[in-house]
Order: sequence, then C-alpha cells, then structure tokens
Amino acid sequence: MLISGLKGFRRALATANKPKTAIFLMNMGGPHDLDHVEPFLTNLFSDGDLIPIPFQDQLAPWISKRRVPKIKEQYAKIGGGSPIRMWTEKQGEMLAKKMDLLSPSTAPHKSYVGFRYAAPLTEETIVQMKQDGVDRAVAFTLYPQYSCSTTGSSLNELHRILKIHDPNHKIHWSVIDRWATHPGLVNTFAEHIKTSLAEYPEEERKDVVLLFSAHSLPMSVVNRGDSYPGEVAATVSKVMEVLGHSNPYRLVWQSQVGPSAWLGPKTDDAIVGYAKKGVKNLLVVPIAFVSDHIETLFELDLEYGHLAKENNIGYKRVESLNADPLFIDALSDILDSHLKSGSHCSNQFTLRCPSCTSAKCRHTKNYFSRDTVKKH
Ligand SMILES: C=CC1=C(C)c2cc3[nH]c(cc4nc(cc5[nH]c(cc1n2)c(C)c5CCC(=O)O)C(CCC(=O)O)=C4C)c(C)c3C=C
Ligand SMILES: [Fe+2]
Ligand SMILES: [Fe+2]
Repeated sequence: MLISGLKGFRRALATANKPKTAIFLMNMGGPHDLDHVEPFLTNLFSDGDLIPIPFQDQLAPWISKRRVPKIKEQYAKIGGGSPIRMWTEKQGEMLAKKMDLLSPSTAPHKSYVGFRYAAPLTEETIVQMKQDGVDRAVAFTLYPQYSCSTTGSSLNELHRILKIHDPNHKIHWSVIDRWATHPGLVNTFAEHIKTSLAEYPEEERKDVVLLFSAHSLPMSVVNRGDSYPGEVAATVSKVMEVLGHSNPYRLVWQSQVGPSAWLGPKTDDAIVGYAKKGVKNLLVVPIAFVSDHIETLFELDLEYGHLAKENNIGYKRVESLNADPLFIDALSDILDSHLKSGSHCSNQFTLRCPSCTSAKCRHTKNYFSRDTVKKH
C-alpha cells in the first residue's frame, strides 16, 4: 500500500517536471575547483576519441597525475576553477525560456548539461532526464564546428550511456551536430569584434590585425579527414564577410598538447611573428569556443597577453559569447529550425571521414540513425 503510494507520488512528481522537449547541451566541461583537476584530466586522457593512447586505461591516470601540478596552477590563476559550467547552465536556462516563447507547440522546454569530462557528466544527466520523464530530446552540441574528437566523442558517450539507461529507446532523440556558419553565430562574433574595434583610436582601427584563434588538432586527426579545420575556416570567412573585410586577418591555432605534430600556425608564434613584422595591434577572437574557460582566461588573456607585452605589440581579446542575448537568439533559431525541420541530424553527419581510425566515426550507424524523431 505504502509502496504503491510512493510509486504514484514519484510518477506524479515526474509528470510535474516533464518537459515536452529536453535540450541536452554537450560540451567538454572543466574542473569546478582545484580538487577536480585530476579527475577531469583522467577522464580526458581516458577518451580514445580525443587522444588514442595504447593501454589507455592504465596510462591515463599516470599521464594526468604528471600534468596536474602545471594545470592546477593555471586554474588557480583564473579563480580556482573553470567557469564553463556556470556559463553553460546560464546559456541553457536562457535558451529554454526563449524557446518557450518562440515555439509553444514544443514547450515546455528544459535544458540539461551533459559534459564529457567533468560534472555534470552525461550519465548523471541522462539519469535525471529519465527521472523527469523525458521522451523527446535534442542532443545540441556547443561546439559550433564538428570534430570527431569533440562532438563525435560526446555523441559516442551519449550512445553508450543510453544503451545502459534507455535500452528500449523511450527517449526520442535528434542531433544538432554543427552550426559553424549559422548567421546568428556569425553576426554575434561580428558584433563582438566591432565593439572591440571601436575601442581603438580611429586612425589605428583599420590596421588592427584580427587573429582568429581556435583550439588546434593533432595532424593525425586532420589527415584522416576531420571536418573541424574546414568548418572553423568557414566561420572565419563568414564573419569577415559580415565585417566587409574591414581588417587584415589570419586564422591561427592554440592549445597544442604533447610532442606530436599539430595543426598550425600556432597562436603564440603568430603573436611573436607579427610583432617582428612591425604590426602595431592584434585583436584576438576565440572562434571555436562559446564561453570562457582556461583556454580564453589563462592561455589567451594571461599567457599570450604577457607574450605580447614582452614583444611590444598591442594585444586585446574580444569578449566570449557567454550569455549575450544575441548569441542566445542564435541558439534558439538553430533549435527552432531543427525542431520544425523534423530531421534527425545534418546530412553532413551521415558521412564518415575518409580514413578515420576512430572506431567512433560511425554515429549514424547506431542509435541516432534510427528514425527517432517524434513529431509534435
Ligand atoms: C573546439 C574545442 C576543442 C577541441 C577541438 C579540442 C581538441 C583537443 N583537446 C585536447 C586536449 C586537451 N584539451 C584540454 C582542455 C580544453 N579543450 C577544450 C576544447 C577543445 N579541445 C576546452 C574548452 C578545454 C578547457 C576546459 C575548461 O577549462 O573548462 C586539456 C586540459 C588542459 C590541459 O591539460 O592542457 C587537454 C589535455 C586534444 C588532445 C584535442 C584533440 C584531439
Ligand atoms: Fe582541448
Ligand atoms: Fe571521423
């Protein structure tokens, strides 16, 4: 009697919380505080989609341990942890609110965050979605440009977790896998650049070099045909089009890890190179991130800010997209068009890399290839 009453109560609670559309936001995540640096790095180095290492399970904790002191120091310098969760949750809340207004037929919307290497991890979030009674969800990547090592990895993890927690496919999924050239994204970047350019004296403004900086990729990933470099370049090209090619610009690559070959030119080499060439001012634009974290706050602001100073070159960074309402408008337009289209992923998503060694470059052959889109 008591048990059935409890079950009924749980069911009623689930119905009360049940969103019509769940928005599952995917990103890498970051350590909340210094104590979480080690588990974050261990999760990251355990991911064969990101870094394939022989004997991965055994080596990942060892590699992480060696890296912890250096990376802890970096997080300490940006306030003791990554703000990525705070920004992602805020983006999600604003997006769900906006969607309720924009798309009453799919409301109420509720956002969930599923990080790959830090809390809230995919598994914990899927358990929560099941408890909320979710039966329609959109896996929405917060990497604008697709890579098998980022969005691909998040989708593979989601697939693995769903096999455990939703084996009967109670949740109907569709996927927003990339949005590198969406006009809302492009315009938001262009507006942020214009705001920063306006801070320069008029006579210097047009000579400011725009340095678009994106997270680099190992050449082994580039050479297997990963679409990320081309998609990042496409974002840059569209932004420059909107700006009317007002300034000289280059695309450069940051955050290389380890001794293997990575896609260049490196952001720090470009700073030194332009200083030597007599360029007066650089304005850095993080073009592959949608919020602040260690790569913007430590690497771009502190590390490269210092490098620029040492080399006597003017250096600023445009503000990250974070919770800019223009950016939230872009996200809601992407989601609204996706829901209205009834498609389950972009057609680019169905194509595998020509020589991808990642076992994971085959998302459409698994869960997401099913006709899982439930029409509202
Ligand atoms: C577009 C975004 C990113 C791509 C592409 C990417 C590829 C990539 N990264 C590593 C290794 C590391 N990345 C680390 C941190 C980190 N990476 C991204 C984004 C992309 N990575 C972000 C946003 C962050 C910071 C998270 C935060 O602070 O919130 C780290 C940890 C830091 C460090 O030890 O230097 C590693 C390691 C590889 C190997 C890779 C491509 C295959
Ligand atoms: Fe990274
Ligand atoms: Fe691939």
